[in-house]
Amino acid sequence: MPRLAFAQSFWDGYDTLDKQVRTGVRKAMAKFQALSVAELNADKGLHLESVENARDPRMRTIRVTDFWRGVVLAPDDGSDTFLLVNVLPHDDAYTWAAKRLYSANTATRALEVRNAVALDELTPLYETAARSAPELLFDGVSDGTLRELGIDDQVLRAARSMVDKAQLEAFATLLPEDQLEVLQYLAEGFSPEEVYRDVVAVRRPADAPAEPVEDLATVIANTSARIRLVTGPRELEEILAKPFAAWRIFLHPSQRRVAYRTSYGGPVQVTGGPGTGKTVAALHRVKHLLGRSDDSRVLLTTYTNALAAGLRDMLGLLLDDDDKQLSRVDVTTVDAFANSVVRAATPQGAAKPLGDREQRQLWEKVIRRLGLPFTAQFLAQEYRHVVLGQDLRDLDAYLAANRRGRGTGLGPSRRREVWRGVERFEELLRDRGETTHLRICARAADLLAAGTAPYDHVVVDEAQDLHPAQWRVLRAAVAPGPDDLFVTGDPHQRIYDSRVSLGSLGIPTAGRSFRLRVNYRSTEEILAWSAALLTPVTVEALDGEGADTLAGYRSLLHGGRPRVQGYGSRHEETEALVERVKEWLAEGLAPQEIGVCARFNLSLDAAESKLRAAGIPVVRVKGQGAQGVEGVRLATMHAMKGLEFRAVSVLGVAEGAVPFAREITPREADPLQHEADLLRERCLLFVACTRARESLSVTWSGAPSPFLPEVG
Ligand SMILES: Nc1ncnc2c1ncn2[C@@H]1O[C@H](COP(=O)(O)OP(=O)(O)OP(=O)(O)O)[C@@H](O)[C@H]1O
Repeated sequence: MPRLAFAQSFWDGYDTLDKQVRTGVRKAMAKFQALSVAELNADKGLHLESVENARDPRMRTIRVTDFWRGVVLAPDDGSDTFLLVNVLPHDDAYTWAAKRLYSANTATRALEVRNAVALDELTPLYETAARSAPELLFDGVSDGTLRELGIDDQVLRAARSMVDKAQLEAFATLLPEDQLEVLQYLAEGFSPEEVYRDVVAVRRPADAPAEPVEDLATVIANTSARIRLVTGPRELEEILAKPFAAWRIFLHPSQRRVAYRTSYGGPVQVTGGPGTGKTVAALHRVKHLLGRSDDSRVLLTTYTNALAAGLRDMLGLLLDDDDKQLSRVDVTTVDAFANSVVRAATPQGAAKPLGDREQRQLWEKVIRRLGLPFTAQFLAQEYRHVVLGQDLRDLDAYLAANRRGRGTGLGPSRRREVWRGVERFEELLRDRGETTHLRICARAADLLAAGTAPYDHVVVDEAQDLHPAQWRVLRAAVAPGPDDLFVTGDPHQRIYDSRVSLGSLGIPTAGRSFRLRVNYRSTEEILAWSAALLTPVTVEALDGEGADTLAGYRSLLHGGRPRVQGYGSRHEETEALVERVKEWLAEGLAPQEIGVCARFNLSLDAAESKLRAAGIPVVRVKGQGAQGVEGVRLATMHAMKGLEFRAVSVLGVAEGAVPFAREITPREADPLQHEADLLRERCLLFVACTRARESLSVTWSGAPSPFLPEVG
């Protein structure tokens, strides 16, 4: 009996096929599992036939319905795996199939596909232009090196005609997948050795023979990043019946490498720009850890309750709703976990946490009562960054502390005054039966450290915004050792003012740091525009050691450029928003696939009433998610963290609002804090813009935000 496999190119369009076509696919595929090769060839209903003038002689079409055809790659070397690569309307299927050529990559040994016809047509045009170019994109890399990295004749010729990265991107959809990635890495300036390590070695099977002559079945088996082999009728039925989530099956080799490494000697750090699949990698790591033993317990944390709810759903999907495994994972936020630890230890009732605004008011009270020469903002920051950040418990510790990151010096007498304020602040909290989230964390870390660690593994998503007090909770939740912590985050998305040095918190990740570079969410156009927002600044690494960069960060998707536009008044801007949302709906987007965000809730109020007046359903996203409810999502930029939408409109990107003037410490008061505040606001805009998958619109009224690259 032949074997059956599905290529990612098939799944890309599967969810949009209508029911009748899907049923046709199911029936046709079932035949591949029931009939012999000879019977398949003879089957009248299936009508397996070759494609005239096909570049790849193995191309076949099959009948799915009267109007739809499947495109199948059939083995011609005696091997037995058939690969379904696409399902298209009749004529499109033939045109698509005729142009495609499948081949085994000589370096990675994986199956790749190219548009051979378009490459042949396009390359000579570029070659003509290249002859007069002063410099070519791959001048610095020899033919021999390119061949060692798997570049073959046709791709080499195309590569030699390219003058810049934009040209490489123009070829992107035509080139074979692994070879394209090699060229993209080289174009970003990575050395051939780095490219071999990051692109070739991670894919190439350990037991690959020296000579790359292998049958189609072997090559298909080598391509787990893009092809799914189906073993039996039940599996076939299952995968075709469920909505297909590609991230469950097709991991990028760099994701697979980090998620499924059998074991790590200690804490692991995975970084990567927005949409590079860090959350996906974290979920797969949880799956791997659960599969390694029958009784281990895992804590999976993220930043907000809404994100935790989303993670729980995704984990259910990934684990096929296996209740036994799911019962061994707690999915929550660090604050909620810390709260539960403290509550369990405080039967008389735990203190209630205060929000930022209430804390600020309390600091004002302390200043008034003690006549302290500081602002409430200064004391709140000093308390957060220095006292709680370094877990300072008494005056002596504070007097001896290194106030790294604070831009104003404080001599001993000033520090004594601050400490008086801290003591009074904590006293007031105690008297009122109140506390703060960070103080709850400090208490939870103490409690955990005094007992047996409750988890075998801790997996942390959205790690970039955690405060040292929160890291101490996580550190104490699992005993130090192999596979204790697996941490994913992006320091470019740091939107709360947290400064950490993971090593000094007992979470050393040196030698176990990995980076994801391929964005699966947004188009290259959205990515490039958003990344430019961060060009002027340097961002501190996730572990606090040195700087991080977005080098090599790229997308495989393409679309329209972001629309960036100013308006004369807020009224006009909101009117334009309504028109844009209507356009997106008319293009076929569901309301919940559209996100609208702004720096302030107040700006969203106006947008909400205008959208409602136009008859468009709207849902406000706050602490909790709103899964399953129909409506355009409205959220502040902060609440957009971790979410994604097919289309996003970022409103009110105006001077005074982004950055929000009130949130910026004056330069004279503290130059370092001033810079940190500006960076945080810049990253906030970056986070908001990188939530968009296909369409991004950025608007303002009055003067534009100084962060906007094209108009600022
Ligand atoms: N291997 C994959 N195949 C297909 N889709 C993927 C893959 N990995 C990630 N994705 C998709 O890309 C999008 C972004 O992934 P994810 O949320 O994991 O990224 P992230 O790095 O955590 O993003 P952010 O930092 O912006 O929150 C999601 O829609 C996810 O399903």
